[in-house]
Amino acid sequence: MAKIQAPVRKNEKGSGTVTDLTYEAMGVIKVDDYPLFIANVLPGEEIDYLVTKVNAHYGFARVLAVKKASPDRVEGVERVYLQAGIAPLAQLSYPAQLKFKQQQVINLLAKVKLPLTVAPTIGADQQTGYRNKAQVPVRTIKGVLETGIYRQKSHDLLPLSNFLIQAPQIDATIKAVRDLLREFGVPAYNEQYHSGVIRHIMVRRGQATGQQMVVLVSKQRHLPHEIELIEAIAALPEVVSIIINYNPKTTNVILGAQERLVHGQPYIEDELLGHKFHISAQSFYQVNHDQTEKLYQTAIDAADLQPDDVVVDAYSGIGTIGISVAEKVKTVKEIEVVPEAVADAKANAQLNGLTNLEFTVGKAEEVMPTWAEQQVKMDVLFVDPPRKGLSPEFVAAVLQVKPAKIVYISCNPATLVRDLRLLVDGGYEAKTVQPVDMFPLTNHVESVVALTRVEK
Ligand SMILES: C[S@@+](CC[C@H](N)C(=O)[O-])C[C@H]1O[C@@H](n2cnc3c(N)ncnc32)[C@H](O)[C@@H]1O
Repeated sequence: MAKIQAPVRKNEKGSGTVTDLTYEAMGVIKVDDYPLFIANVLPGEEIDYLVTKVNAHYGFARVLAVKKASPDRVEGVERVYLQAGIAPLAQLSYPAQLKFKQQQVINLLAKVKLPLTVAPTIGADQQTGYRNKAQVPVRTIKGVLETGIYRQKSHDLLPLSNFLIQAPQIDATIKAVRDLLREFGVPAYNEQYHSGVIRHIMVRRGQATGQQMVVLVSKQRHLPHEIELIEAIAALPEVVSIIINYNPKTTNVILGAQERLVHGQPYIEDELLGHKFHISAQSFYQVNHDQTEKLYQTAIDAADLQPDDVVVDAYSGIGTIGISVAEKVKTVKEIEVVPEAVADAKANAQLNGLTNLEFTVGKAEEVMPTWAEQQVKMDVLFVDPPRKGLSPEFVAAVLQVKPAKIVYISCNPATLVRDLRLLVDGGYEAKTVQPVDMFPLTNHVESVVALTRVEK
């Protein structure tokens, strides 16, 4: 087979017009149909570039100069936010970000040949400071304990104290905890030698309550100067819960399985759509409070719930969707794999005075086939899976159970369109995809789709 000859060479300079922006927010310039991917440039911009890497079918280049800027360019964004993956879309105007996300969904639907309408992305009023959770690595740099972010594709820590998209109250807590760790001489973890103590600081904050939880992820069960340190962290504003999470393994997984409550309560409280929720350290909770309310409301409206409906909330986390709809329907059955999240969900149902919810701990792809066998009645199915989407076993079981309506909430449009294709081929109809911007300034796209059973 003839070897493909790239039309550019490494270290060659060139000029061109950026034609596209990839899902990962890389600009694209085509040289004789050969794509060059270039960071920090926008469609329509005329640029000078330097080729940095040449593969058989595509290459990479670095921008040398933007000769004609896009009208959508936001000037003055600090490079760290673009380069460390915190806010890769920050230099694109917000209306253009919303269009970019809508276009991602349109492009992916075209690939699976589904002619659905994609509505304009529902935007956020607050585009910075929206995240209610932070997990920051702790390392020693030049002899000083630092908190920050890994440089992209590495574990080199870049010290940082303003994370731009995290709630400023969370940034303040991380900085204060960092200073206390320095003051008490608690060593940072050293990944290379698997030595030291503090690996990560995790902070969660309930937006409606201002309650914060601090989780110190430690290689050791007990911390040096633990009593004094915890007392000092407990005195910080908003802190109602402090947990030491024990993670002794050589791993990239942040949280270990064992944890110890060392101050206050084992959860924080927040409110969504008029309901209260307790959230513990290990449970999933949506990171953008205000957009979550819009996301859930979109999903609930799409479900057109009736008082006699039996509703299933699959991938239910701490029960937020099921609890938000329980008063409108007969029964809600929740399925969730993380036991701590199910414990939160049960407590949350009680907290809201609800008695018509049932809880199953397990994998949705194992629970749903048993329900299909038992011919469990199901009118409306909400699914809100992680990025990998639904498994083929889960989809096959759903097609046996045949709920009249499925509302799919997705954080990954690539797996969403794959699953929609299967559900449409299996007898469902969908008309519209509604993207909701849960993660402003980033390239992540969240969507809601309602499917109605058309074949008996
Ligand atoms: C995107 S979150 C959604 C949670 C919840 N619906 C919400 O809005 O907060 C996905 C949830 O699915 C759970 N999960 C992951 N894999 C699962 C599986 N195979 N079966 C059931 N739940 C699973 C995760 O623990 C997480 O709580």
